[in-house]
Amino acid sequence: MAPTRDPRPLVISGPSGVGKGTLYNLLFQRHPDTFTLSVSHTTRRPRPGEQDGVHYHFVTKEQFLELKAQNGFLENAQFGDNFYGTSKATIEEQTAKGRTVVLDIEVEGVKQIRASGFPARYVFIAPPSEEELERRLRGRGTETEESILKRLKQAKVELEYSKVPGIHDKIIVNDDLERAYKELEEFVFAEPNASA
Ligand SMILES: Nc1ncnc2c1ncn2[C@@H]1O[C@H](COP(=O)(O)OP(=O)(O)OP(=O)(O)O)[C@@H](O)[C@H]1O
Repeated sequence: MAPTRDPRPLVISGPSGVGKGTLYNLLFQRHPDTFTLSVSHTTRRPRPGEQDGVHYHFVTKEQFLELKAQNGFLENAQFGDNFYGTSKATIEEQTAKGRTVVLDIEVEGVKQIRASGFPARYVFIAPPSEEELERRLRGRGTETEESILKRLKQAKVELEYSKVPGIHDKIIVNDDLERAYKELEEFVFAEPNASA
């Protein structure tokens, strides 16, 4: 008998470079047609190759602010001149298609979703140490020195916040990838209410 899957979206957070993407992409690969990454709204312009409704819902600033005024966002933020947000309707539509929606968001977004009372499960991915986090960020080769320092500073804030009781349902230390993956998989597929 197929196990009952918890219908609540999975909110994954943790410092940049800790391996969130690596872990949930493994989940997607190993369990096809089971998960879907949440599609955010943004007011920034599409980059070449980005499709509306696939990578983002591209909207005007006016449309974004209207949805925000209607309390339509689970969480939203401004980076530079651009607005970003996760709409409640998007999550509900994606969930209705039978997939578990995965949200990859940062700490401010986690706080907002918690405050909204929207049913969700919260997983925090922690590094084995701050030194190892720095090694991974540098090893990925995607960031400038300035960006690495900014991310490491933000990581300290996120790691502090992860210690606040009652925020996360599960904290997984991403030391050995396969070991951490198994822990994530077990948590994700646990029977609803099994841990309640
Ligand atoms: N358990 C692990 N052991 C060693 N290296 C790892 C492990 N998990 C991930 N990595 C490596 O760490 C780097 C950062 O991983 P990833 O890009 O998945 O991080 P992220 O948390 O999604 O970052 P961001 O929030 O910036 O997108 C990658 O080069 C990845 O291959």
